[in-house]
Amino acid sequence: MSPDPALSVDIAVRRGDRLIETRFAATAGITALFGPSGAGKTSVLDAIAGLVRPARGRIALGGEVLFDAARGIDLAPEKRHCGVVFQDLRLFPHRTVRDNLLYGQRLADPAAQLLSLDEACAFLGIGALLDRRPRTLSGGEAQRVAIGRALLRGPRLLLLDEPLSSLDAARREEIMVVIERIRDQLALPMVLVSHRVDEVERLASEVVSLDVLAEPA
Ligand SMILES: Nc1ncnc2c1ncn2[C@@H]1O[C@H](COP(=O)(O)OP(=O)(O)OP(=O)(O)O)[C@@H](O)[C@H]1O
Repeated sequence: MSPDPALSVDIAVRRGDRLIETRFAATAGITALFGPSGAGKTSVLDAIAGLVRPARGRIALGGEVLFDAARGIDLAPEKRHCGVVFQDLRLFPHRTVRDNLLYGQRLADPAAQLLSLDEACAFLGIGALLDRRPRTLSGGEAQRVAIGRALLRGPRLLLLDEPLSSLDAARREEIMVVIERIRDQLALPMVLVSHRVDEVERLASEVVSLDVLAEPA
């Protein structure tokens, strides 16, 4: 019998008058959700994370059903073991970098921890930033802190929403290297939202294309 895919998704998500439908299975490595603005990439990511409830379908992670409309299963976000890096990062502005990171760690099941705080700081090169507040960080630094918070959550899957879109070329390269190291050294499956072909070609082993359909379903 073949092993369960890391992630299997077969859902329809209603957003306003749009119905966003997608079906894919992801194994190890990086799966890119690719498509133009408004295609529904963030909506699909939010549905996997449990932040948006699909109108129908099923989502399973490592053999565990996270959502199944027909069977009435809808696990709360904190039970899904997903680390999320939002497009706007959502770091707590009044907390230090250390406290932002510890927030992720406090949510983690100790048995599922991938990294300690010290290991995450070394892995991401953020040890010198621990006493700073998010508003004092550069875009690339803030992105690394947001990734650190998600990794300290001890996730089985990392969801990254356009992690490179607001960065200049040098910072993009830096974060791409971080993402490659998470893929290769931590062997953590990831779903990455992107609308850029060059990012997807470099990082992803599987590409799920989403398009804006002319007619609402
Ligand atoms: N809360 C909401 N209520 C109604 N419609 C929404 C809501 N959120 C998103 N939408 C609509 O759903 C569609 C998909 O949005 P979504 O943000 O998932 O797309 P996207 O592919 O991530 O776009 P972008 O690349 O611009 O972030 C869009 O038409 C958007 O206007």
